[in-house]
Amino acid sequence: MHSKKQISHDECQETADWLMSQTKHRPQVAIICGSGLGMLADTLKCQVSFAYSDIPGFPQSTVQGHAGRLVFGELKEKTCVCMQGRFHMYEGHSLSKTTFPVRVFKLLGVETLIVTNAAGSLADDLQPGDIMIIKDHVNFPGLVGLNPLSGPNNDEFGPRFPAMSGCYDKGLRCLAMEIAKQQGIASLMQEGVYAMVGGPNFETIAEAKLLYRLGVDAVGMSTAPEVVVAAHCGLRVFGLSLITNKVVKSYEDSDSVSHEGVLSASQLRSHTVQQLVIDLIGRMEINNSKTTNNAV
Ligand SMILES: O=P(O)(O)O[C@@H]1C[C@H](O)[C@@H](CO)O1
Ligand code: HPA
Repeated sequence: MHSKKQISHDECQETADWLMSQTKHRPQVAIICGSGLGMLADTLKCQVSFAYSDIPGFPQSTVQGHAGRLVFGELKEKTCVCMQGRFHMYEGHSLSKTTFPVRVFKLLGVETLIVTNAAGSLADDLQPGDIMIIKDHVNFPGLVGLNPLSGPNNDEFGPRFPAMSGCYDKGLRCLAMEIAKQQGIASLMQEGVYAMVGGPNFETIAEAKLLYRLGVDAVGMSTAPEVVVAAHCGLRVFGLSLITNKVVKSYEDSDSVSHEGVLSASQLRSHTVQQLVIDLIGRMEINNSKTTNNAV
């Protein structure tokens, strides 16, 4: 199922070319929305949107809370493209497919990737409703060889052995914290380490204890492959985890987690996440000069 066949540069280019033939938007920033966080796309101005099923080469979203639409538009004078729905390894997509949109974004001229996700907290001081700025990640599937970069290296995108230290941009992390202070939401926010597990089941108590002892702050089932591929092709990355639940890590605790609970918790804070991301996009500097006019 997790075939090592890489999607070629040409296939990514075909999708990018198709999108560029359908819209005049030339995005500088791409946003991948986590579970229940897709409303951010609705705030884009001059929208042009595509159902994933209409985009050549795109996989389909199968998870509730992931609408399956790619939305182009303007936000705070930056041109953006927003994935309303991401692809997860547990849906049965190869990791190459899961991360395919990131390479398409690169070919569209995107400079900065913003990833958001819903996650369970392990850290004692992270509560449901808190927002964690991702400082670093532990890519558990990657550690055992389930890596989107496995297979022949695609030199047109990046090097065989990319460094991952510093893959979450420090400048953007500091800027996000500054904005959070100005918005009066700093008490909800802290930096932390996100761990990706394969899913789709939530963690056993023994697994939760293991993650806790390893120093993981929040756990989820996405993001790391996208960030690895983004770092490989030189995109600047910023990531946020919205904490939707506390991971059960005691046999005495009768709480239980569900996807419905994750979605309702993320909807409660989606507006706050949205405002933070909007202001971050407004304040971030973009080095490439591609902008769009007369968007279709
Ligand atoms: O796409 P994200 O990582 O936000 O989705 C999380 C992880 C699982 O897909 C799902 C569990 O409720 O939400
Ligand atoms: O507790 C969790 N575990 C894994 N993934 C998640 N996504 C939201 N909450 C969780």
